[in-house]
Amino acid sequence: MLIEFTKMHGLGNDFMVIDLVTQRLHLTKELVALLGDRHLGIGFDQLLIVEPPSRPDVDFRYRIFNKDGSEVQQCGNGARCFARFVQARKLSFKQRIRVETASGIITLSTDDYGWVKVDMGKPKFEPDEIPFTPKTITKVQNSYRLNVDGTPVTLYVANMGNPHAVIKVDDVLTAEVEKLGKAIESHPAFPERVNVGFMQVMNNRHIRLRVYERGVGETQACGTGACAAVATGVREGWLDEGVDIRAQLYGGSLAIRWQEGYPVYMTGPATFVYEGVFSPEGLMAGAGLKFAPAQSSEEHRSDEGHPYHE
Ligand SMILES: N[C@@H](CCC[C@H](N)C(=O)O)C(=O)O
Repeated sequence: MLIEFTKMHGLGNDFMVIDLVTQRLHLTKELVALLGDRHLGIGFDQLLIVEPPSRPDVDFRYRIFNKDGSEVQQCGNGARCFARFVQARKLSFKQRIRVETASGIITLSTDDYGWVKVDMGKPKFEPDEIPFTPKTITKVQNSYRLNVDGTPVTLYVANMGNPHAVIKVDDVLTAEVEKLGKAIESHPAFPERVNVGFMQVMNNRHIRLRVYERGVGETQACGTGACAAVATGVREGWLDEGVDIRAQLYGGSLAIRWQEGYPVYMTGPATFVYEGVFSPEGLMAGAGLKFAPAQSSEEHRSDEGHPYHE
């Protein structure tokens, strides 16, 4: 059985997109992680799945998996690619589509130039909405002091459908994204793990942002991370309210707009890379061969002399 897929990206945050409206595929965590492997599979930051809706008032169900195989609630760059994908595959002829995600309904609108505007819903900031459950909460106004491997780190928390921690830094280029991002992503204070954004405020309408994503590591761009950072910046008074803020990521810029009490709006591009097919059985069999212990010396005679032959 061959499954068709499309490779896409949103500002370098890359995706494999699979239409499960017209195709059938049994997804397991192992298969997703194998597909996400850049050596053994196709390679992506997230796998996006298009499914028929489970309710009459939406057009599709949008499911998201991180490259480690974990299913997550939201992906902003993926949402823009999702909109362009369903139009290109002629699964929808609407310019405005409503999709259900694990964290609620979002609305996607495309324009004639390939840009997509997404109503990402309202941000949430309460610790139990993240979830953020430190043993002791040290709160200074809206920020929290968290002990990370013995070092106190000041961070903000926001839920954009998925959990985010936001750290304000003087310079994104020198921020300890790998070290701190990794430690905070799996910190016990975040029971569902967390995406960690490092935000530099350039002026009241421009931020730079790097994000260490849950289940992936640092990516070239994170849409929900940009929304969480801008919402935090507006709430703190560092950024202007109700106007487009330029969120500059490694892979390019998004326009993010937020006003207290309203949803966050994200506008940006979505890019097609290529189309292909894969065989789930073939992939799984290949992975099995790689890790299976040798059964008999007869079967594995051709391995003799190979540097890794035991
Ligand atoms: N790249 C995404 C976010 C994908 C999910 C995230 N890693 C999570 O685990 O919540 C985006 O553009 O928002």
